[in-house]
Amino acid sequence: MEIDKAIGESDDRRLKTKYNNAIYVIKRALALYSIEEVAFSFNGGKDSTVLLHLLRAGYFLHKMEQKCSNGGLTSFPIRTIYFENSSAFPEINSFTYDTASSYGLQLDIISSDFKSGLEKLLKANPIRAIFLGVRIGDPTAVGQEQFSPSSPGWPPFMRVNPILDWSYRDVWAFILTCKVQYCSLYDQGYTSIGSIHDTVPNALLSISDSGCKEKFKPAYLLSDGRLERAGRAKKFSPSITAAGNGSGGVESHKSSLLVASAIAVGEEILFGTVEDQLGLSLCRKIHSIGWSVSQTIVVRNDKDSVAEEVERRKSTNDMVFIYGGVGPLHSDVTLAGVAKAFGVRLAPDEEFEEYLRHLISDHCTGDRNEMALLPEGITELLHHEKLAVPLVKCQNVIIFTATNATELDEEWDCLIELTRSSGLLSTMVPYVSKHLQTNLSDVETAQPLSKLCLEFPDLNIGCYRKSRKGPLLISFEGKDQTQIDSAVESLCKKFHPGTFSEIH
Ligand SMILES: Cc1cc2nc3c(=O)[nH]c(=O)nc-3n(C[C@H](O)[C@H](O)[C@H](O)COP(=O)(O)O)c2cc1C
Ligand SMILES: Nc1ncnc2c1ncn2[C@@H]1O[C@H](COP(=O)(O)OP(=O)(O)OP(=O)(O)O)[C@@H](O)[C@H]1O
Ligand SMILES: [Mg+2]
Repeated sequence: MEIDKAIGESDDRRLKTKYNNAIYVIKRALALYSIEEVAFSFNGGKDSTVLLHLLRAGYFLHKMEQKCSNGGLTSFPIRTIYFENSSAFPEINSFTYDTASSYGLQLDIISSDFKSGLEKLLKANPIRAIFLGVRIGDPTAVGQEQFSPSSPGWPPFMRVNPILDWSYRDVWAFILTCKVQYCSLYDQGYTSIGSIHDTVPNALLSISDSGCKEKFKPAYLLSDGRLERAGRAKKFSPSITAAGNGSGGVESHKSSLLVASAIAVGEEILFGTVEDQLGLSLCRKIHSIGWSVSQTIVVRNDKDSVAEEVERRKSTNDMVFIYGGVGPLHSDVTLAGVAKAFGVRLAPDEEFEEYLRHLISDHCTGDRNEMALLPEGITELLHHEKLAVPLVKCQNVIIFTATNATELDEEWDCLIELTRSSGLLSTMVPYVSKHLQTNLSDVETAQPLSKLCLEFPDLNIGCYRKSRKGPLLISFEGKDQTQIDSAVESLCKKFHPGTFSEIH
């Protein structure tokens, strides 16, 4: 079998391991289910192309072990299903049909949606397990294992994901090593293919050409596999709403006011041993891009406390920033807390591991670098050349590793730079403010100020004192200078001239 031979002859040890693991999963599935009880979900994409060849190899090896092979694979009897869709790329359709005929696949073309198509299929056939080319990092992989029962509400079958732990790089290493054919779109800069309505070539592969038509490098040249979905423009838009919690964003979008909260993880702050300078600095930074800060929270170095806060904040804020508790120490529970908040586990991330290896060489604990464990399926690494380690983003939660305000400055600047083009942290209309002071008492100002708040509901009108005996400070904050000026004027008119003075 050429595939098994090509991998055997390759000196890519990592690919060999991935291959062997995938073949093991396929062989176990073929031992558990009869050939009539399994199906292969094939759609001509790169992942399912890899899976096709793995299945052929796995089926062949399974037969060999049963000692009933004649030495060559003449047929591939696993039922293959393709959900045809009018918005699929014609190149995908033709590649699927051509591949099916080249490899003698028994192709079932299903024209309805996934769920009802599967319902019908399972009614008419004894299928109990379906092979899928789902990989960690795919939005649909969250919470899945190599063997995962279908979700509640779906017809009952086992989802078998032999390449779940394969990276983008592994997929291309396999395709190129085994020299198998793949859909032509991947040579035109497409790195992940959805429908014609939501997929464009990946801009990271664009070749700037002063001439006319934009050109793209082939998919296998994308160096950062995490960005394979950068071309899934609409559906996987990196806008804040998509980055959010999946519940369609928060109310604040309507008034184009974006809201963030900051969570500090650190018992030392709660003990009063250390002052939380990062919180102050972060609030200023968030404010400086026109966002509003809804809460700053300090929690103990305890996984459940972190998870509880993250879970609460991620659904009511556009973005949650978290700092402290990141590293290899027993108290470094932030990533575990974030993973728990999203209901996923921590899993080794080879790319992150690579960065850490550069940083700490081989001084990791145990046989795996535990610092390289990241929330599975929801993590995106944000690289910047100025940062030794990329920033970690889990949907709408960003984790800073900074331990002081200077480090935070650097991470923040990189984050803003990195997200400028995606609109992830889009700069909103900036806040403007005016500050007044007065020697009036709180009692004298209370009622007029309450009325003023009703008159100007879009403004934040805040009062505070630096000392009980000192002046009362009143701040007017908002996004419209004329409103602020009117509010100040309206307040001043209620008292004798000279009662308030502006502080700059
Ligand atoms: C064979 C097959 C089985 C699926 N099983 C499930 C399932 O059990 N639960 C689920 O939520 N989605 C299931 N899906 C849907 C996928 O998770 C996902 O929504 C689908 O691949 C759409 O991806 P797209 O939006 O990128 O096209 C299944 C899809 C296929 C093709
Ligand atoms: N229309 C479809 N028909 C059959 N199977 C499908 C279809 N869409 C998705 N699948 C299954 O879901 C898997 C994951 O889909 P996904 O789009 O992530 O991968 P892919 O299409 O193989 O590669 P790419 O990420 O490059 O688009 C596929 O490998 C395939 O098993
Ligand atoms: Mg696809």
